[in-house]
Amino acid sequence: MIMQLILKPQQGLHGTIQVPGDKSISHRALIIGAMGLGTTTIHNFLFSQDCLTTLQALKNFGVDISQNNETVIIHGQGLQSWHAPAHALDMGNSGTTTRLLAGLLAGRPFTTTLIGDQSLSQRPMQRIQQPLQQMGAVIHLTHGHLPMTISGQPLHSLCYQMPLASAQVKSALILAALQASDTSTIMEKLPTRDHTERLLRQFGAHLTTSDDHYKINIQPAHQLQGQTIQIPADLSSAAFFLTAASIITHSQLQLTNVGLNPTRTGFLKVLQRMGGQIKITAQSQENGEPRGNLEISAAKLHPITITATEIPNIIDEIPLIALLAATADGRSKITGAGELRVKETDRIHTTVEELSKLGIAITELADGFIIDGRQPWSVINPHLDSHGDHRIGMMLAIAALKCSAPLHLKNAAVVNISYPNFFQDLNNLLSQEEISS
Ligand SMILES: O=C(O)C1=C[C@@H](OP(=O)(O)O)[C@@H](O)[C@H](O)C1
Ligand SMILES: C=C(OP(=O)(O)O)C(=O)O
Repeated sequence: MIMQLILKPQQGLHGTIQVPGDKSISHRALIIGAMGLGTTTIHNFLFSQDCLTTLQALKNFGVDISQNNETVIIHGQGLQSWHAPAHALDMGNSGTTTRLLAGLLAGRPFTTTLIGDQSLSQRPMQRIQQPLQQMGAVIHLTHGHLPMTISGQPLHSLCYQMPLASAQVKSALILAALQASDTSTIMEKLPTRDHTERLLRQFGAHLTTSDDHYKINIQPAHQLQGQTIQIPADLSSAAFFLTAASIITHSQLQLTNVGLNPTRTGFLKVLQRMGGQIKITAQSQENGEPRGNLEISAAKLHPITITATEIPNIIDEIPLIALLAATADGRSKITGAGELRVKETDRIHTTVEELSKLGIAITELADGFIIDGRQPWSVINPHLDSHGDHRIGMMLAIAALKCSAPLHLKNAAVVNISYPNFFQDLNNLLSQEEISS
């Protein structure tokens, strides 16, 4: 699908929007609900391709799941009821599904093979294989990648210092540790998103996190119990419109019920440091997850320096931060972001390649980029490409709002991975006049 992009809205973006449910929490609510006993009701579930991959995988283990509009209902019969799937399971494009399920399957008494699409089949899997093997798991990879075969085993406890900052690896190990013979300890390199821990506590698991958030103790679980979960809107999806409103003059937006878990709000802090005009209102907490409304308007932005310690909290928003920096009145530098090279695409390379087409002064570093926002943009190549990466595709659609030459986006349908209605929602925030032109 090649899409013609919207150019230079004269009036900016206006209105109120609730973006879809959080992707990370949707995956976890499904998996943890499927481990539990009794009914789990998930409201505001994200019906995107990645989350549906998790849902379908769970059905293949025999978990009874039904849907009703935006609600998912799991009729949980406990982890003991899971059986071997009849065939290899397709993880599609979803790293979260693959790694979290691998951790869980490491302790189940059957064998499962996981396969994935071309992008997922190039992403590193030793990062879960190695610590899970320390627990007694038997996991075969194909040159470090998918296909992966997991032969479930009785697991012993783990004491593990993580060599990299990854919520997916941490969550895989927590899901394995729940099945281990004794208490496990995981030490993080830097604190990462903690939705797994928060949800598991709600389902009755015994986990403790140290005050500095670096160390987690996990007791083997007695039976988890079904719960009702209200998923907040995804801050990583909201970030596209927060960026658009910041860089397009005259914009003023309200985003409601956005997840504000402190392990995810780094993007808001970065935007504020750059001079972004953002206000948080109506803050509340449900299912242990903070949430609130965000009011944002156009702003004059300043350059920023970001280093390794801040990266885990902004990992999925970094292509958008590059775009913000491309409108700032100076030179920005982002380093310590090497993990971006092993996402759906090499997001350092694809960000640099695509933003360069707009005449943006962006230079690739081994672990980040340098961007000079003072250089005026001028379209060099109007054929933009998502490279099959949802976040790159949506970031480019926002970048196009700053351009005056006609632009096209190749493989725009990839937004289905995390935000199927992205283009409709964007259109709704623009004036009628602009959509028809
Ligand atoms: O745990 C999660 O839900 C996620 C963790 C991050 O990946 P890593 O754990 O690989 O950093 C993030 O990039 C991904 O979009 C979602
Ligand atoms: C990296 C992402 O997801 P996953 O790792 O689950 O494919 C993402 O959504 O940006």
